Amino acid sequence: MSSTLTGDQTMVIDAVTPAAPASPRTTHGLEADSVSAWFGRRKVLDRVSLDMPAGQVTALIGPSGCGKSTFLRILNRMHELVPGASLAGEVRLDGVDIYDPERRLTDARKSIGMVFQKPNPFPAMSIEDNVMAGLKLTGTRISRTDREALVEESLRRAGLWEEVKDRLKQPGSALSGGQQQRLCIARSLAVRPDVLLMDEPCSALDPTSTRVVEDTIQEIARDVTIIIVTHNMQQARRVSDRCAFFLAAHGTPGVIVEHGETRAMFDDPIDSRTADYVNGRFG
Ligand SMILES: Nc1ncnc2c1ncn2[C@@H]1O[C@H](COP(=O)(O)OP(=O)(O)OP(=O)(O)O)[C@@H](O)[C@H]1O
Repeated sequence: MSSTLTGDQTMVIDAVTPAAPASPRTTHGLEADSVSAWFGRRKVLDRVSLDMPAGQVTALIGPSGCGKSTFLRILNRMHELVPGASLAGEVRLDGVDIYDPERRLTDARKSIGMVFQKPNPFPAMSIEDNVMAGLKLTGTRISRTDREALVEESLRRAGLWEEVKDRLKQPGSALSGGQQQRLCIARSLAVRPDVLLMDEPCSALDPTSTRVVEDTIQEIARDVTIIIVTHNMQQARRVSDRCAFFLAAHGTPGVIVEHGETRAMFDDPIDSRTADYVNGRFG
């Protein structure tokens, strides 16, 4: 990484090139290989393998408690932050194991962003500062001009720019729930991740905001790999290219029963349990 001094004497570290247009770019897929997870002695996932192809939306579906969120947190090394939690297996980003001891935790976090169930902008921070907050945490400093360009680019990609461009200095809390969630998406995108993990990103939103966020997901999926946990089967059908159906039978760890293209999973599933779940017969 190199650094330069710009005209206004701001230290610029070339980790991002914010002035570049938000055009589709090469992105990376994720592969989970035989991933198991434990909380203490309790095993909650058993040898889960899944390809999550670049530039596609993969939906993780299944009843409550089958390990979807645990699996998602393993994909960006958040699971290891839970006291007593452990895991086995490999997660590869563009073929490289994100758990390789040679790799820094912060590299995985920069490449693999996360959006949570409840929109969590910093309420007292301005809209533009919220967009920049994730990048700031990575220790990246950029010039004022580049900052303005990156704020605009990220808000545009999150589908929020037109709604907030005249009030960037207002606090994040001044936005509606759906706008706050898109602000959180913009905050993640400002770090230029390869992958965006979304844990039920619309479950706290009304139907109209949900559809707007779904449109945003489909837009950004052109150049970011997306993994989304959802309980909403209509949503899985609308936004995802591929689905993985998780299930944990009584007292046993979660496994993937079936995965594949979304249309096939819904219209012609192989396993009768998948058919029952996607048709709302249980869960
Ligand atoms: N921090 C934790 N400590 C101990 N057990 C946990 C912890 N988090 C989750 N679990 C357990 O791990 C299992 C998998 O939970 P997880 O949240 O991954 O399931 P899920 O499919 O995402 O559920 P939901 O759809 O309800 O969010 C559950 O039995 C849950 O109780």
